[in-house]
Amino acid sequence: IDLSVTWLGQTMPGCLYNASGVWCREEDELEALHASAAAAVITKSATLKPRDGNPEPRYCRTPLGSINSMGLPNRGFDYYLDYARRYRYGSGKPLFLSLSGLSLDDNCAMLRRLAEEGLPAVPEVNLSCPNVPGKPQLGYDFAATAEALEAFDAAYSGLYGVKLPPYFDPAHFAAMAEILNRHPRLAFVTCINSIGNGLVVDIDSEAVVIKPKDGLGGLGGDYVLPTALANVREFFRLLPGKDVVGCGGVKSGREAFMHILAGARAVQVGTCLYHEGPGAFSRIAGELAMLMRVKGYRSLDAFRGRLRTL
Ligand SMILES: O=C(O)c1[nH]c(=O)[nH]c(=O)c1Cl
Repeated sequence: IDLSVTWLGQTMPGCLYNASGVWCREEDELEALHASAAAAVITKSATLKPRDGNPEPRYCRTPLGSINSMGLPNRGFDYYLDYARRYRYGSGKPLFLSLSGLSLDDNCAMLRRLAEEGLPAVPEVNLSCPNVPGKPQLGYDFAATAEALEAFDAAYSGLYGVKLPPYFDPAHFAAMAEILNRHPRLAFVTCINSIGNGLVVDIDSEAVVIKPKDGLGGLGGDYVLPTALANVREFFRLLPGKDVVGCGGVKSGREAFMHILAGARAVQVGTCLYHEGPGAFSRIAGELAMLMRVKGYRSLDAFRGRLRTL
């Protein structure tokens, strides 16, 4: 059973890696991911300068997943760039740098700095952080997204990707696809980020469970799987020649299989990784391989994007 994935001009040894933000803020976490069965590593979304993020409690596990309003706590771009300088690319595991500047200028400054370094690290620009008070998700503003992608193309001459928020309307899928398809070096989209601004209520305390934004936060886990799959399948159809990375609700080989069936080139794990740790990758990969064996598939190419309609 071959779980390898060939994309971005390289072949990685498997199809699973972390969702940005989970187990990837500190160097020791990143090293644990690299040492695990994760097939790639992506860093916590970086802002130009280090950030403490939102007041705690800002993360809460629930029976069906998680809610978070971290607020972009991170060590700052230079920390992750330094890690990228020392990363062992020879492992065959790609390194992605997630960039989430607080302004278009910041995103372009980080992209220009990365371009100057000439490192193999691939940028994934985050268009979808839902948790910085006063900063709406860029991905929900089509004009701003169009302008940003023009600026990214000017700032960075290599291949890059974007992390998209979930969309919920065919008109929005179409509008975004029309914008994304203008950019040949935009090689992949990662669908989806958390479903923004959910509210979890604790009936014992009769209170919300996180402090920022009076309890509003991004949802992950089981809550988001159908929405994640819809976004993967729609953008797989609408973005010919681009890759779609699936993210959302993956906690076993079953959901990984669903994402690939929907068209995902590779699959990210967030909430499940937060709680299980990097051991999740070997478990999920084993479950996926077993599922493929039972079904008679020897590689991901044998079923990627083959979701049947009725
Ligand atoms: O609050 C966060 O740090 C955060 N949380 C999310 O669920 N998605 C994001 O992209 C970010 Cl940047």
